Amino acid sequence: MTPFEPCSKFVGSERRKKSSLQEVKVAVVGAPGVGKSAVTVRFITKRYIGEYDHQGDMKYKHEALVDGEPVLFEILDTCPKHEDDLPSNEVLNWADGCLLVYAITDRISFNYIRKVKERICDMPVALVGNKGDMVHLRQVSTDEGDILAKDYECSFSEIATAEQVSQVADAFHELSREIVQSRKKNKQSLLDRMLGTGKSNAKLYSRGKSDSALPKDSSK
Ligand SMILES: Nc1nc2c(ncn2[C@@H]2O[C@H](COP(=O)(O)OP(=O)(O)OP(=O)(O)O)[C@@H](O)[C@H]2O)c(=O)[nH]1
Repeated sequence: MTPFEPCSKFVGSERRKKSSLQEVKVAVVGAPGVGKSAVTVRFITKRYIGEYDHQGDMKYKHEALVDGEPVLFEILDTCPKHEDDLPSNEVLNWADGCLLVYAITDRISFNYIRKVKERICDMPVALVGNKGDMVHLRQVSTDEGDILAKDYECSFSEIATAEQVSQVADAFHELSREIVQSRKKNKQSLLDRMLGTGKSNAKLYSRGKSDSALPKDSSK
């Protein structure tokens, strides 16, 4: 297998129950040239590929342990043709979450993230400022990244894919945690709605009881 092939690496027992495996679909999104492919390949292979030539979106599978639990990442490395080329609905509908990548050396790529985020309100995201090794060419401050992440209520890190391995993995891992968490929340609220055990239903229920179903107080 070369680093350029979609790959699947399995850890742990092959006899492991399939149901124990969390699957997360991650779209790596950002303006042209911010290092989306470098980030993706770094996470999957731990290697840094300086020049990565591809003409379209690339999909990969990669299994990793997150907090000791196996997670199967399906990763879509998107390939916008220019700065106005935002991810399609097809990509956004496919993804469970987006890794939003900009380069700290490129103000336009930071603005690109804002435009993307306008289109994805409810989806878990993680914000990453890449090319952290190029501080002498910095155009976006760490504070600006921090503020944007607070606004999006998401994780944020500045990374240098060219030099780091674990920080890149951390960003994917954090996003997977958010996805699993939001999946659990959605499942719970669906269950609540079906069973009538949600907060609003509980209120309705107790009001109903006091009106009619509760036994009358015989002492009155
Ligand atoms: N200095 C530095 N260069 C980086 C880093 N990450 C990526 N690059 C360089 O940035 C350029 C673009 O990287 P790619 O991974 O092709 O970027 P991309 O976002 O996938 O680009 P498109 O597919 O064209 O949208 C390459 O020359 C990389 O070597 C980094 O952390 N530091």
